[in-house]
Amino acid sequence: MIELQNLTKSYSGVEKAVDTLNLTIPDGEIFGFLGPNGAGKTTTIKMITGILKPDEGNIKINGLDILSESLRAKKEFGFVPDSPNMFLRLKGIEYLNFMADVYDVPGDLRLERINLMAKRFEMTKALGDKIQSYSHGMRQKIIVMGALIHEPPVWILDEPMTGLDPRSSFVLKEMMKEHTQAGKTVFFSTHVLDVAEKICDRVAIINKGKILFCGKLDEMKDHFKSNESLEKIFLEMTQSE
Ligand SMILES: Nc1ncnc2c1ncn2[C@@H]1O[C@H](COP(=O)(O)OP(=O)(O)OP(=O)(O)O)[C@@H](O)[C@H]1O
Repeated sequence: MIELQNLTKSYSGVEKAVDTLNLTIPDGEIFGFLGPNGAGKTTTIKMITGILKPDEGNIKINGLDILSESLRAKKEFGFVPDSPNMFLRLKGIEYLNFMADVYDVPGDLRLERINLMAKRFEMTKALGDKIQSYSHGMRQKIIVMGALIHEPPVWILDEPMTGLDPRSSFVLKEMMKEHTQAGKTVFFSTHVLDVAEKICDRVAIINKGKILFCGKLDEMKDHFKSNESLEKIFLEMTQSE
């Protein structure tokens, strides 16, 4: 479960990148965080994961405050950032072992998890190669595997589908569904509205730091008295010029 209360952040002190944001994402839910470029999605995600400190507001992950109980709170989630270009000099397997060390995953368990995820993502052969030799999609997959190596109850994914081929994207979506069916939480940002429409239990649309809508897709259609696709409603809501 993720709880965000009155979350506010500005970079320059003038315009608010995130403005008094309130959201609760309960267990068992795939939650899509949608918004145009510069809406405030990554800023929100950086605050949830403890990378950025909010100017105001509170963040709890499974009841643990990200600022005052940060170590315990950080063990509760796995995070996939918006760019997978990290740890390029490590081999895939070295990166996964590093992440498993960080999260104290015992040897036999890590091996089992690495083998399973590598098989699902068709990464087994690539694990012995350096990450800098990987394609964008392969880098994305190794970062996802590293983020999930400790089987965190809460997944926080910033644009996770970017660069993934259709099969890998399908696998990740299946993994997200399995995770929430087991009563856990998935929070992800995306520009891919078709994906959001297909797999999210609820979505929030953010623009200029403020939530414009939060709810189920059916509720959105009722709210806007529209039978249009999510794409059409999204474009109308976020049109600014
Ligand atoms: N490091 C920074 N310094 C100053 N301003 C920033 C910084 N990072 C983001 N911003 C500003 O904060 C606002 C929100 O940006 P943010 O990256 O959170 O948006 P986003 O919804 O993730 O966008 P995108 O979909 O393009 O990734 C934008 O106006 C952006 O220019």
